[in-house]
Amino acid sequence: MRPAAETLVSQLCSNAGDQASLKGPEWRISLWRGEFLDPRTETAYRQHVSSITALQLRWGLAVWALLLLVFALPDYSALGWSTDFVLLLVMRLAVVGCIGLLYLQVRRTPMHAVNGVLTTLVELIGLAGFMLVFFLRPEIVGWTFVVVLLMLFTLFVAIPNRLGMALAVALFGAIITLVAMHLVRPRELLELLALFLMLLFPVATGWISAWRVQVLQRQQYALMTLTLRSNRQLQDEVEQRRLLQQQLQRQASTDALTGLYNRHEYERLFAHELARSLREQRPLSLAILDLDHFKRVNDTHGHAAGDEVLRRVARLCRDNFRAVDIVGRLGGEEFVVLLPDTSLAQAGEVAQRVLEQLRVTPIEVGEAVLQVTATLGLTQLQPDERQLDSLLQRADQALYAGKAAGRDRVVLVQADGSMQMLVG
Ligand SMILES: Nc1nc2c(ncn2[C@@H]2O[C@H](COP(=O)(O)OP(=O)(O)OP(=O)(O)O)[C@@H](O)[C@H]2O)c(=O)[nH]1
Repeated sequence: MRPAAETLVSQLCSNAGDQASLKGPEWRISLWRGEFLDPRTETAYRQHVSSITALQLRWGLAVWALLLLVFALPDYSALGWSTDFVLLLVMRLAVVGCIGLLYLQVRRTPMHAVNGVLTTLVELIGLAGFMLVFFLRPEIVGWTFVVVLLMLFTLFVAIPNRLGMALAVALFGAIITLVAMHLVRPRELLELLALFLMLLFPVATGWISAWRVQVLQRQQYALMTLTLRSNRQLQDEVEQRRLLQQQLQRQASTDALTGLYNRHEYERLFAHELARSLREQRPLSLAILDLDHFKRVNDTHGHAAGDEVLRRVARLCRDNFRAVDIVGRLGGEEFVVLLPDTSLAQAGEVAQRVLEQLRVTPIEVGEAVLQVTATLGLTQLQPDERQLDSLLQRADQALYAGKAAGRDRVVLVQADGSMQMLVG
């Protein structure tokens, strides 16, 4: 079955999966019409090819109309200005008129070209009208017969049409040609049979040629559609993988509860900033923020409420430290912040601003509205320091001093251990 089409498709298919899917019910093709058996697939295909088919049909119609008009000249030279000539001319003009109307319809609605009904109608009118030539110019019956043979073949090839309809029109043309020739001059049965076989020849070759083209075009369409579908699937998969990878990266680098950097990630970022600060001899400060009496929140409102407070404070830190500052969760209710290009005094101002923001931001947890405060210990990198551990230790000492002194404050600690308390 359709070996040429299948060979082409198997050449085009790069893997067995494609070939298998092309054999699905969606893509099955009628053996004699050369169209998809599935009406939805056929409609989609016709829509896909409607504009190019309409263009081809318009060209075909234009050539047909031109030939009809041009052949009026030999009519005139043979018949002169006679009733027979006028009759033939009227027939030619009527058919040209029908062709013109079809041309306009197809230009307005390209789907008429693939639908084929109007085309078939005009072809029937054209063929029937052409039979007049047999009666009015019996002296060239042989030539007229040859022209009919060409027309029958052309029905399939030159004018894109639906195969079933083209076959019906061609058979109709073959039969009325026989009838007309018999009426012009009665013929023996054998002669009629021979003429009929001759008429069937262009019908059969035209049908086979058009069928092969139709099947090939549809197979290619099926292949293209499958390729587009698998491309889309592939794109979706790539997008899903990208999102998954992003999610995994986020999970690997952030703290699940607060969304702040986890220890592994902030240590990596801190190391990078430390190296940059030493290389460029820029100031670098570090802060530890610890919520005050957080245990009470848990004890009074429950652990879930405590979690919510941690999330809100984390967001507040993200919003109120600068974009260049690196905020991480040190553990429990403690956060650590690295402030690049920032002296201790500047870091103190930023920290105070954050504390102030915390004071004026009530945190709603269920029915309760909580007022949370925090204590911050801050220190600055010294020119001879190569590790952040000593900074963390100093900031921690400052933090504990702040807690001991009454909490809700910023404590700055110098390298020599001297401290300065900033109370809001
Ligand atoms: N809800 C919640 N609580 C946590 C989490 N991590 C630590 N905690 C709690 O945080 C509380 C910390 O308590 P403490 O170390 O005594 O500190 P504090 O109550 O804030 O008191 P000060 O720091 O001295 O002001 C403990 O009750 C921990 O259980 C967490 O992820 N979620």
